[in-house]
Amino acid sequence: MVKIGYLGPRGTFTKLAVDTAFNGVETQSFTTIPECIDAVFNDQMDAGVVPLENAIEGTVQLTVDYLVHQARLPIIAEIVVPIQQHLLVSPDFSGDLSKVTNVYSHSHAIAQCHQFLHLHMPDADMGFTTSTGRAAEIVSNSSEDIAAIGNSLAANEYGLRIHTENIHDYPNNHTRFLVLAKDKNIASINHEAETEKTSLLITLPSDYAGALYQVLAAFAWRKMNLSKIESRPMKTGLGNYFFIVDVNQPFDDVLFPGVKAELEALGCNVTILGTYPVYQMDL
Ligand SMILES: O=C(O)C(=O)C[C@]1(C(=O)O)C=C[C@@H](O)C=C1
Repeated sequence: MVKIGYLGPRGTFTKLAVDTAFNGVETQSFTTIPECIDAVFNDQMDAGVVPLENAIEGTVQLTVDYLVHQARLPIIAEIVVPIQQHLLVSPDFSGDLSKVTNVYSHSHAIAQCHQFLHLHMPDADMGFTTSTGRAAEIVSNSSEDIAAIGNSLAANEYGLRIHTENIHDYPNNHTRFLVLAKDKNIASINHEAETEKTSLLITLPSDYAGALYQVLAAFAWRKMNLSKIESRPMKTGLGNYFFIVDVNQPFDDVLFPGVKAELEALGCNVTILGTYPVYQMDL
């Protein structure tokens, strides 16, 4: 059976994404994003699922950085999942929110609920955990007046009560998850793909006027539609960046080799991180 690693433990959004996307696979949880990616890199797992970007809080930088700097694995699919953040408490908790001394969650989940926390729990201390599932686990093991931010799966898995539903600050909340695997055909997703994308990693030769403009022009005159461009530090010194560019079309034998050759002629380095289907899930 195909083995899929995910950011765990039980009750994370990543597990929800895995359960929605795959049937008949063996799953294994990993405590951190790097551990999950390493498990695929070292062939312990056939594929790994990790969060990449949230509609409210943006990119999960640990995922991008680890993938680029530590363990280059092909992206074989993207899964987009609706995200509903709830405030979870122990079933014994009574009283109002002002009694809660600490709120635990993944930094991305806390960031999606800043306004709620600011308005309703200004005095509570925040505890950052490796995932929302881990936060729910901490609350389930404690007799203190503490809370977690997480989903309804976590409430079920850890026997918690949903104190307040939908505490994320903006509606239409979604997270993009990446499926990483060495073999593109390792696991099939039982849904219709919405679209196909290609992600490129581009480094510029040096800082000169119009460098990024020239890079973007190579896509523009070929009428290739970009859905995202993100810059991250190269970690080699201030001012050195790489770019991740998502193109809204699958890899082909004409346009992409053309872009690559044009960018390389400018002195850029171009790596294809993956060309993959995008699946939009309803929970
Ligand atoms: O902690 C989880 O439940 C995760 O799956 C991680 C994660 C993230 O890193 O963005 C995934 C989705 C939500 O946006 C919040 C947290």
